[in-house]
Amino acid sequence: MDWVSFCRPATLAVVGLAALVVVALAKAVYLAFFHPLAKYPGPWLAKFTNAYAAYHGWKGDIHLDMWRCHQKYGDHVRYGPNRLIFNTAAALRDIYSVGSVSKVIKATAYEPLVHRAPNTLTIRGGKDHARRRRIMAQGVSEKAQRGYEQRITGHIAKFCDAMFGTAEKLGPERWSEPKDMSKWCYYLSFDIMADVVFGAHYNLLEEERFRYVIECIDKSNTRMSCLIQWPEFARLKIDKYIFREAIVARNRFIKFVSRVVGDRLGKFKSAFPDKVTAGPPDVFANLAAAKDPETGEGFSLNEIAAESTTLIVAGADTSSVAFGAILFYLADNKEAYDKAAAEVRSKFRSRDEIVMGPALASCSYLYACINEALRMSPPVGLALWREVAADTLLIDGEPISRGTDVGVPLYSIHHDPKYYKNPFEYRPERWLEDDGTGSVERARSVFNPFSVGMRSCLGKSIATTEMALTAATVLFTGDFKFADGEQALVGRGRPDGEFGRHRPNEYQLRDHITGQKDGPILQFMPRKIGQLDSN
Ligand code: HEM
Repeated sequence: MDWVSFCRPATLAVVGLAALVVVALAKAVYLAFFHPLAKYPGPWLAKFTNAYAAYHGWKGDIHLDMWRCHQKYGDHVRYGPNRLIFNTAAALRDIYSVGSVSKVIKATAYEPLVHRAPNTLTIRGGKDHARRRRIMAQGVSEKAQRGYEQRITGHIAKFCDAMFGTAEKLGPERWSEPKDMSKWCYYLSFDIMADVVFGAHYNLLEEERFRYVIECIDKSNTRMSCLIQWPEFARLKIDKYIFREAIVARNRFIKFVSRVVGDRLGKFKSAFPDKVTAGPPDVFANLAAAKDPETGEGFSLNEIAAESTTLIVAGADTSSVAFGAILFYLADNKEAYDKAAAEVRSKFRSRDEIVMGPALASCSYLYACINEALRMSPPVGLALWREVAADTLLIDGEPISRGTDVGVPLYSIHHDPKYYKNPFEYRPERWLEDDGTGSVERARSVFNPFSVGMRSCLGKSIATTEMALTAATVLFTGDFKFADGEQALVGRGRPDGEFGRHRPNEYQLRDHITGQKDGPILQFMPRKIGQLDSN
């Protein structure tokens, strides 16, 4: 072949392609046999590409797939070219505990979630995260919460009115129309968060107008859950051709939130600096007043706006899944239902008495029901990726090198028989009665629906209060049950479903960063008039 014909474009293309194939093959051989993670078992495709995880992120079964992988391959699984998942209490401590704070940072997987600038949830770690967290903690502290409580109970009362109707309208001993909890629980959690964070009233519980917002969050999260598993793909910016609808939804949501922030900022500016709060206290005002105890400095107005938005996004859909799961498992487990209802009805004489305090705190069976629902169907079920930032980090006895992404999948460890006997059985007693082998302690050691350590949920206390108040108020107001016929099956696993979705007694979630859900579809009936105040 002479030089001229060698340089023809077609020949060049063939040579280029051949070179690419050789490089790709060399890389594949390296990843499969010589990479430091090559010795760990895992799905074949995951050795070579994060597309494997992205597929399950998009499909919404990544929490199940991670569980299936641990069942098949053991406690240490390679779940990407440079990613390992672990399924032990030791790994949970080694990766997430406060002691690991300088040795791990949030992985680059979180990059697609960043809008304009990182916030407390998405920032990788270090001093800036610690500073933000110290200030944020004041906005959502138990003390601050007392200022929000009345508004939380107000929304819960509205929710109960929508579910039970007023006794006069419905009459005792008549079941309401079937109601889809996947929607109603979202309306409730969104109304609570918008009010608590911004003092805003969007009233999804009573009006149609802003209900589109929750659909936007869900649609946008489906795309995000694919991108966070495959950051290399996210950086190519070609997803906009694949996820058009999700991008439109995200833009609509951002527009909505910008309006909310703008309104609150307007109120704030008219009250600032003479008065820090305008109207009843909200997180926004508390963040404006909060100072970092170490440096004495607070947030800028832009930071307050960004962080408040994070709270709505982080708090609304997670809590709505939790409400749905609590109601599903109570409706599905008559013995637990009866015990929880009897406990609540014996502690309070009227709905107005159900507030944060010793009486609610003493409802230990109710709290066990809530924990058990969060264990069975955690709102966040996948591995929360962390990047090893030390030269070597010992995780569950394995030396893992700098730059590796590691995580413990929540759903998987919550269903591991090492820690939970009959893990797919809803049994609130497991949190209260030790079987003589330290079972309660074992169960607690890996229970982490809010994650653990320095990057654990800042809203845990608010969320727990919301869940306890909602469950107690609903059980006090009346009874609920699954709707009849096919509707009773919505949200359940099906015996002919894929492996992991085959258990009818399990509330099914599609894990798109946070869980998305269908149902349960429930009917409600108020307790007899007179019973409300005397039972
Ligand atoms: C049942 C309801 C909730 C569940 C199950 C839940 C779960 C979680 C989990 C697992 C994380 C760790 C995420 C990660 O590592 O990427 C997290 C972080 C976070 N959550 Fe929640 N959450 C809930 C409710 C809330 C609420 C109501 C708020 C706001 C008031 C909130 C605010 C946050 C924030 C700001 C972070 C980031 C903390 C940090 O990185 O330092 N969450 N949550």
